[in-house]
Amino acid sequence: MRRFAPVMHGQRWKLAVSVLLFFIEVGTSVVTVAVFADIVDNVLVAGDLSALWWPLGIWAAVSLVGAAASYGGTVISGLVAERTLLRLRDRLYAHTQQLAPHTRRQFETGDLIARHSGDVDEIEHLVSSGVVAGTLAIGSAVIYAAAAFVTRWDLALLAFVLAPLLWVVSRWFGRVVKTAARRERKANGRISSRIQEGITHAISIQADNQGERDRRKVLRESRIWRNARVSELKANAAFSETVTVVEMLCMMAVLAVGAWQIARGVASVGTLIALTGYLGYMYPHIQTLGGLVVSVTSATASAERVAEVLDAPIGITDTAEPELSEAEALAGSDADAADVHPEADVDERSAGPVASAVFVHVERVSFAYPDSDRLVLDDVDLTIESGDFVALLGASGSGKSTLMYLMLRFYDPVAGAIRFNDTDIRSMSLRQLRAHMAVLPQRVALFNASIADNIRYGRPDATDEQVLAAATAADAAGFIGELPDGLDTQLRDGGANLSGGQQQRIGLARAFLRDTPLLILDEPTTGLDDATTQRVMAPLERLARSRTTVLITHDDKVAAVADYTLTVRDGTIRRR
Ligand SMILES: Nc1ncnc2c1ncn2[C@@H]1O[C@H](COP(=O)(O)OP(=O)(O)OP(=O)(O)O)[C@@H](O)[C@H]1O
Repeated sequence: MRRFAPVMHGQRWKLAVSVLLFFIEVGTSVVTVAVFADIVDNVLVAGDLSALWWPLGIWAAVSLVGAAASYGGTVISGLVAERTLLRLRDRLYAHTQQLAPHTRRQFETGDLIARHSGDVDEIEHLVSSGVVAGTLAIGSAVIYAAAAFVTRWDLALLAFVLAPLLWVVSRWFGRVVKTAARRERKANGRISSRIQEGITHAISIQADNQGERDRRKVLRESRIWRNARVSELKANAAFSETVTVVEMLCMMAVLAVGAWQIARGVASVGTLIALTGYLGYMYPHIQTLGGLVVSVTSATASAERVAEVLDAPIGITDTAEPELSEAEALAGSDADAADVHPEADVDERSAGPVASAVFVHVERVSFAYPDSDRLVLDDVDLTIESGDFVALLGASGSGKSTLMYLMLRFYDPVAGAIRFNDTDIRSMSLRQLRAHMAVLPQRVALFNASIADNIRYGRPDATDEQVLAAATAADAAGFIGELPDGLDTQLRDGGANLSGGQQQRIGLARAFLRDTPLLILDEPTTGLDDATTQRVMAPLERLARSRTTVLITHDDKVAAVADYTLTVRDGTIRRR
């Protein structure tokens, strides 16, 4: 709870108000029990009906106040919990998206999704149950205990004897549930991963006749999950029953001693009714408290998994937007702004000046990945002049993509510098640097949106005419026009309803529209047949010729369209 407290920044006074409202409700039920005891002694036992109306009126008024206070407390504490969750979800997603590529790969995709969904949901228990229900249960138990004590201290003491035992029992069950919850959360993450993997590779799994094995893999994880859930369920049920039995024993002891005292004439029926009433109100709170120890302990298993992601180091962030400490990051309230304007387009913000032409100077650059000592690039020195169309060739694993990562500043070199027009790219903000570049990757990232929105992805303010012009330039307008909804056709599942060549041409249209002075093409024709490659190459060349372009490829024929070739080998890059 201490760990996630910063996300509750600015919410504490609301929590205090909700707790106060709940206490008002507790106060009203104390009054109603006292009123009822009064009715028993002065109306029922004395047989005086005229004394009934005044207490009944108080009872009704107090109950209404209690109901209103309880409603207010529930709504306010619910709002606080949901807002806290909203902020946490936003922070977690922002952090995940900034993870350095090598750190990101430490988490399986499905597991990461599970941490963002189920695990974040569980943390709600820490906020709503942990803070509000915890304070309320302790406070209410104390108030009812005090009322019981004032009513009849000797009988009340009898009822309190077993309270410490309940605490010990709940701690023990808490530990059992936490172990099970950890297993359950991990299994849940692995199930998500297996399912994500299975759905993504469904065709290969079926084609390789591995359907049964794949299904058994998911089933194995599901069984681990089920066993953990059953352990949790058994522990929770055993805890609840233990508490009920202990409470019953206390109540029976109080009733027996109370009946004996009434028979001896030292206590009234009304007093015993009031006392059992207070105890009847108090025990559920003690039970809740014990249950909270168990459920909050179980929620910490999820909290640990979320904290693990938040603790993972992020990649390079903007110098203009310095990295926030986690407390600051969690405390920020921009998630609330996003809540109000979910479509608020941050890309509209100015990236700073963007040069109309770029020459690249890679100056004695050496680089090793953070989790490795091996230099992937070793003292590389090269210049790509403005307007050059360069092919970057090299064996698989030689370091071509690594050079692209360095230009995009996913990493910084361990030695040397990369300059755009003599400016060290480290002195530019990431937003400004990346505004100079368009990247066409091997597999174009297509989103579940219309074709038009996919084309304008890198430039959300582009008009329909500009989108159409870009589609035409990329030789995509023809096939788009044949689709029933044209540019408004919705792409589903990463563009699965388009062929590889069509996807690539949408990527090209996106690059045309972005119209940046530097273009990086990462094996844009991989997986395409000769005819389709030709179809893609023509618009690609048009795009490449009007700016500085680096074309990463394995294919000599594709490389031949470039002005010249750079070859990456053994950590060095040579012009050919
Ligand atoms: N996160 C990482 N940590 C450690 N080493 C890495 C990491 N990513 C890549 N490498 C290593 O760096 C080297 C260069 O990788 P890179 O992806 O740049 O090669 P590439 O030339 O683009 O290969 P391909 O043509 O197959 O895409 C490889 O030997 C690879 O194993």
